[in-house]
Amino acid sequence: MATFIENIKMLNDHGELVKTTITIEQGKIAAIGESKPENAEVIDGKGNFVSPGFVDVHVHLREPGFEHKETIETGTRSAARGGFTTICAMPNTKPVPDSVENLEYIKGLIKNSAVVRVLPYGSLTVDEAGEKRTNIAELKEHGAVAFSDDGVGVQLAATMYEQMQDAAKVGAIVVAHCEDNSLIYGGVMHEGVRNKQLGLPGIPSVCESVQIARDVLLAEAAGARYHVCHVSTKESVRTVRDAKKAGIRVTAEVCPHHLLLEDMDIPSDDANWKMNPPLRASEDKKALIEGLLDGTIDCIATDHAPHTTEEKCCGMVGAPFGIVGFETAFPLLYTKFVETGIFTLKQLVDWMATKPAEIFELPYGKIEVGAPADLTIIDLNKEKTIDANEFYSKGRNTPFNGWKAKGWPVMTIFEGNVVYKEEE
Ligand SMILES: NC(=O)N[C@@H](CC(=O)O)C(=O)O
Ligand SMILES: [Zn+2]
Repeated sequence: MATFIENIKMLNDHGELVKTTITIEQGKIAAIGESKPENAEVIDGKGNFVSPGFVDVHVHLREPGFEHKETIETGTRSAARGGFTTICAMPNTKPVPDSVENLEYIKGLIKNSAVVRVLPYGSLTVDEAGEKRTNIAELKEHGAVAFSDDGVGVQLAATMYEQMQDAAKVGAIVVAHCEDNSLIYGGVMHEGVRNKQLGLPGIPSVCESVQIARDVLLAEAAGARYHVCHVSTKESVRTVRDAKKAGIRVTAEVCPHHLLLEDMDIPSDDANWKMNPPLRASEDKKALIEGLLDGTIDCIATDHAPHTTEEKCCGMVGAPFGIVGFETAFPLLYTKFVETGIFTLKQLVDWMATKPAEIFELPYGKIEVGAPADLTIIDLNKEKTIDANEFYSKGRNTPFNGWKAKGWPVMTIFEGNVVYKEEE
């Protein structure tokens, strides 16, 4: 049976909101702007905005191995509540998807409990230990969406270079968490002014930028497609910009928290403000926004990284890095940047749906006839206060608790099925 969404607004090519309808048949978009087929089930869009379901290329679902933090079920329900219909799961699980056997095992878990599309990464090295290289060709053949050791930087240039060469041979994308271990200095937040005020050890910006600089040169030498995770510093933005100018095949993502917050916002030694990379200085935040606007940074990814309340209870030293992101990303960015005219709605949707799909060569992130019916209906006027206790994620670790934001997803449709509906 067909589903017919009526009374809905969609962005046209000029970025204007226009009234339309969407007809869904067999999980796919069958028609746009046509009248209701007989017998169709009707969804009343209530005049709201319909976006392509968001695509997040950097998420941590924790299962297998860390189910006390999150499971594939809770993580994907959280993603659906945030409007995400395709998410790429990072490989820092136990076991790590470093072999066909482990990858197949994880694919089985996803099949059993995911409510949105989960595309697993393969790791670059065995156990993400940075030593023995994984078999990229084989893992790609078995469905690894891309390759990363996210959570840690690949320390040895030769390891990265050789994996990039192998990736280039089969058209795989190498995705890097850039962090030089010799430059972390035991830091828990950005090395700048605020860490000194709080008496906490700092991570200098160069810890990230120096590895991006290495990697873009390796990618050039290897002829590889290279994507930088969670860019956080102004030097990183400049390095990516220069690399693009030089014709190197590099893309980059930025996280909502790095666009919204800076180190001086950290109120106290509170681990809900601890993530990797850390919140940087005001100039860095500005450079990230400029980087998005001038196309240096290609897309937005949440880096959804749930941890337990116990792990995050007692100050930054000793707590794990990471904050949750799915359920607050769109409203926070919409409120801060679209309502104020810094971004257009079309830009935000491009960065959260269309561009990530494009750069990861995925056939999603667009509303068009024949595409999977992955749709997010958003009430752009609805204002709500963020309450971490309402999250579908197991994680409560957010610095945004208590923030007011506008533009909440009210329904998420994945392959034609409603996977999230706002509770009345
Ligand atoms: N971003 C984080 O602070 N933490 C991530 C790892 C990562 O994305 O580097 C995690 O897995 O917890
Ligand atoms: Zn990372």
